Amino acid sequence: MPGSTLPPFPDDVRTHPLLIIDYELIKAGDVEEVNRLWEAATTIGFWYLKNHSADQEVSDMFDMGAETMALPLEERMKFEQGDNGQSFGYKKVGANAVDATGTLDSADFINVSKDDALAYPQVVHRTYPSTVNTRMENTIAPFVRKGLEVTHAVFNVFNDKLGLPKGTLERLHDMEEHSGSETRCIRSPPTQVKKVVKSLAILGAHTDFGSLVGNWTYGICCFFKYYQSFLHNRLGGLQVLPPGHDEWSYIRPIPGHAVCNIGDALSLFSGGILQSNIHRVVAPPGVQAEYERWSLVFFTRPGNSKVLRALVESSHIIAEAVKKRPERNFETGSTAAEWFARRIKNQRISNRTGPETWAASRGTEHTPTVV
Ligand SMILES: O=C(O)CCC(=O)C(=O)O
Ligand SMILES: [Fe+2]
Repeated sequence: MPGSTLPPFPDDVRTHPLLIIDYELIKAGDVEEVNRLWEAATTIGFWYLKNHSADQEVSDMFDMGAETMALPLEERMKFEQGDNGQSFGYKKVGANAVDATGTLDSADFINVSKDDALAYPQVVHRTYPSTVNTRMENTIAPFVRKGLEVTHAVFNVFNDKLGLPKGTLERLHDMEEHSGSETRCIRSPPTQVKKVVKSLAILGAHTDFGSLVGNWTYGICCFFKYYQSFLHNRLGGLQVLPPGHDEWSYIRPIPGHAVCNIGDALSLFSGGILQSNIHRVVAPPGVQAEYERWSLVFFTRPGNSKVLRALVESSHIIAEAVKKRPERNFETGSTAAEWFARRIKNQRISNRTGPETWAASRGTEHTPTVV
């Protein structure tokens, strides 16, 4: 369908509104905007981010993703994540369970480690397909730097609001220490193809593992297989189960806006003040489902050795919050690396023994009444 545009996001599906945060105002320390970011972070833990000036980096990353997915499956499989709890690399369609019964996922993605991208050509964690290598320095590293820049501006706000000594969150995400931070480009097939794998969910209900997540979603016309046809329309599919709700709502994609959300690590460090909300990815709504969906994510995760626990000794605000939530365990006894590996490993279908494997893959999710 050359020259055609994607159908708009429909008006007749349930959506959940999010605050739109202006990155330029956050960097400038605008008090009102900082307060709005804090409101978003402590209520649902999701917000739109505008004025992030990452359009070029985002567009290049989608090209990298499309070039990688255009490689023969056999080539991509040489770089598969494997079953040992490693996230970096390629994940094939159907490698993960999306629920306790073992339903298979229907997306594939390529994850590139922040450490590998910044150290290239030195290999820190693993090697990648040729399409990743050729774009490591001119596409992936700039996107990683942008993701880290946004993260650190947001961390400054959280650090102050949480009453933590200056630089505390920064140190937990020390650039010198290796971490699970990574970029991810996800491709989900149109609905007709998806039926083959009998799955409604593209990515099952989950919270994110790390600290902060930035997400950009594009749609691509399903009649084009390759990257030259990226259309700058967006497809829905991301859904949240807002606190206190028992039905899922779509997040309406807004052109030029990223969606940011808080992961388990920040929720734990902050004694639950920062919200790591449950979300999932399903088929785009209405006729949008007929199109291939592409999304791009940057995950910031703490340094591998950092223990995931509430920072009660460093902030009386966090100490008070923990006292008020006796039902929640903020002492995981787990390092960021262990937490991350456990979640990845127990999602892998080849490691599944029964519903207990799914249970072992869970993070800080509240139990969804609708899955
Ligand atoms: O594709 C999306 O919109 C979200 C992806 C996501 O939640 C994830 O990869 O953790
Ligand atoms: Fe996620």
